[in-house]
Amino acid sequence: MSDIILETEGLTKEFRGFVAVSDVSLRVRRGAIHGLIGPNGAGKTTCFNLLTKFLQPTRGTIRYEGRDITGMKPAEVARLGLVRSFQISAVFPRLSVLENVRIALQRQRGGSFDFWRSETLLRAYDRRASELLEAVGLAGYEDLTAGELPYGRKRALEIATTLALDPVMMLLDEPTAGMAHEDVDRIVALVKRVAEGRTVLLVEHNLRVVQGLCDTITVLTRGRVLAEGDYASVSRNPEVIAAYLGTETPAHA
Ligand SMILES: Nc1ncnc2c1ncn2[C@@H]1O[C@H](COP(=O)(O)OP(=O)(O)OP(=O)(O)O)[C@@H](O)[C@H]1O
Repeated sequence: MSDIILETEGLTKEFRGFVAVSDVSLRVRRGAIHGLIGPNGAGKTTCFNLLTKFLQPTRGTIRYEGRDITGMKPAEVARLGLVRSFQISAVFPRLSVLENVRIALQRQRGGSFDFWRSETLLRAYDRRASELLEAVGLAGYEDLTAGELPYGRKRALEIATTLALDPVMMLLDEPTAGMAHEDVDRIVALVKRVAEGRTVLLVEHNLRVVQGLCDTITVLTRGRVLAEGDYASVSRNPEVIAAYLGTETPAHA
């Protein structure tokens, strides 16, 4: 098994002549938590959408587990274990927390109606759903409707529904966006926990989060890779500091 789980070569996305992602070659190590950061408009979201196949690249290739996935559809790559949080796992606000996870588990099995028929299967889903809720710190919230959850807990539920798909590699798009401090710390701890035994790539604005979580960080600016390395090295890089001036200085974030 190769040490590199996801690899892009010359990944490029143009929108009517505007180059949003330019010649990005990315290598994500198996088992790592890899951060993709950069100032506003750097191309992070576009890159993320290319990796999860929500956008088709103009040029370049994406290989996952040694396989060329460039031409695949989002559902196909999800089946291979490359799963984007919130991709298939939209939270249903009127259903209970437990039901949300149960539905995600049911989808993972590909069954649609079987669980209505089999008590045994239903109990198995409930058991697994409880384990997942426990894992994301939502034990005790099972019977609330998802819509009633505070924002930070809702993001935790989204992570639980993603975990229900048993991803090999998880892609998280700004998991702490819009959160209060206490929630941020909780999500950081959660991402660390769910990263055990899998690979995580996350797009993140909050540099404190990246510092606390990521083994490797790729910094994008204007669609290109500006720097790559651990937090200590990228945060000292003068080009990175210059790119962040006027927004945030990584070393002091
Ligand atoms: N569908 C699109 N059509 C045209 N331009 C686009 C489209 N999507 C993104 N862009 C442009 O591509 C550039 C990169 O955008 P992207 O959203 O990937 O950056 P980002 O790093 O995620 O930014 P932010 O941190 O602000 O979310 C921006 O200039 C944006 O305006």
